[in-house]
Amino acid sequence: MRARHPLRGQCARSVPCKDAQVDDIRSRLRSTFQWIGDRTDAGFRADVTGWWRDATILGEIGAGLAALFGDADPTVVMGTQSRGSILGVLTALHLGVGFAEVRKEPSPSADSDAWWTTATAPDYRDRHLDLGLRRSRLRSGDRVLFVDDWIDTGAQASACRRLVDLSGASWLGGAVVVDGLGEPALRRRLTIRSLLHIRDL
Ligand SMILES: O=P(O)(O)OC[C@H]1O[C@H](OP(=O)(O)OP(=O)(O)O)[C@H](O)[C@@H]1O
Repeated sequence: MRARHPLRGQCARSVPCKDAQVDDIRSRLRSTFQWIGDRTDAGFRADVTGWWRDATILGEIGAGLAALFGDADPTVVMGTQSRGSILGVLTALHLGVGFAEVRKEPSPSADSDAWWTTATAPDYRDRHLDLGLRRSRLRSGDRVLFVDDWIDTGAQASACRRLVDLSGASWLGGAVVVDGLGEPALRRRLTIRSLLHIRDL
């Protein structure tokens, strides 16, 4: 078993996160979330900044996301900038593993700066983003847990899976806070598990 990380939260891997703790995290996530604007407005959007302002959520969200894949034993957590990086680092800290950062529109600085890159299908804002990961951040034997705050079209998560496939590492699945996927097939294909469904908000 991997050595216990000194900064792990209460729900360390060796002490599985209890259902009651996950229920408490879910309740806090709901109460600190807000929708901005009117549902009929073009500017209607989700505001998750209340999550970052809640010290209890910051302390426990990594454990809650890790608990979704409690039996998977990841060797690394992957996330996209920016919110996927915040949550990914918190999850990695809990698990006692490292974090592989996926950048949007990466710009390698030299020939020696080798990246895996792929373009997304249209995402929730209809963007085709280039996503990139420094090749040295994943090894072929890695077992990768993807983490994000939200999944909508699944375009960014699907692109991240392609980056994992390019590296030769293994994709375990995606632990997300909110599942807003419209396509159930994608949930199965990417092995997406969530703390909340969009209808909970
Ligand atoms: O399922 P999809 O349609 O691909 O969309 C989901 C992604 O979009 C959001 O990130 P965004 O690009 O808005 O960046 P942010 O994390 O900086 O808010 C969210 O954090 C996911 O990463």
